[in-house]
Amino acid sequence: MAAELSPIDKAKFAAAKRAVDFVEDGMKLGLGTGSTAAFMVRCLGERVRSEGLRVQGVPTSNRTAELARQLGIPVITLDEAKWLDLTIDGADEVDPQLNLIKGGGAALLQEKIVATASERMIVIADAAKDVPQLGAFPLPVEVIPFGWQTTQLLIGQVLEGLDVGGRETTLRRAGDQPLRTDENNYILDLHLGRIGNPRQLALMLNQIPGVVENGLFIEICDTVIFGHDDGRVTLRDIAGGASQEGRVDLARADTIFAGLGE
Ligand SMILES: O=C[C@H](O)[C@H](O)[C@H](O)COP(=O)(O)O
Repeated sequence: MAAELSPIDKAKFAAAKRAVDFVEDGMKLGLGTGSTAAFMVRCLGERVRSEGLRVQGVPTSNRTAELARQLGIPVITLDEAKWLDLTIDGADEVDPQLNLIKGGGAALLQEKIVATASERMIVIADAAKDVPQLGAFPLPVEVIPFGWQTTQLLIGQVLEGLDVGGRETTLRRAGDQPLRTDENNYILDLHLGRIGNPRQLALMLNQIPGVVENGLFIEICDTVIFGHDDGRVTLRDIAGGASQEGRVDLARADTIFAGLGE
């Protein structure tokens, strides 16, 4: 018997379930990383099993690749796919222009490459991630381990001249060691509080030698689906003006999790 989902997981499930409705037979898909994206991969796996949906997925992390394989979703590399129809991924914050902070799960590098190679990016998130301005969530920056402390100083210098709320940067750790990304790099988290000009910051960070990529996704997301814990979903599209409302049957969550034997 499946355990009841927590309110936040119901919100994540609702967004994920709605997003998977956009998947069509034959699509090449970017599969995001994180707890919300994991719900999406499970919902996709259910469609593959129950409808015989034929898709190929490019995972954005080792853990998403493992989950997709377990669920019977065919996995290919981005080099094999080259271009994707749709990427569905989570985010840590979404602003009114659908700019994002990503990388809370340290997967921002592959996520940005995959999303950029996609015709469309749909972001799925619980409604608490809908923010008027980016920056309360610490901005992840992936850096090369060689000389990382010098890179950190250079990031500090760049931040001096910018419109941000704070300037502290910290090395992300896993226990007593620096956390390693799937590419074996480090993550510096920038505690900015408020980012006045996300585009300028994203460009300037990527000018610094040692910075591989930053977690600001500017004009990459096309559609965002916010989920609520009562099953309501709100869709916001970069092209369309007004948001659309809908509802997801939360009872389906039990079917999916029972089907997985969880
Ligand atoms: O590196 C991780 C990703 O950018 C995630 O998509 C992001 O951190 C959101 O994760 P979650 O859905 O677990 O909140």
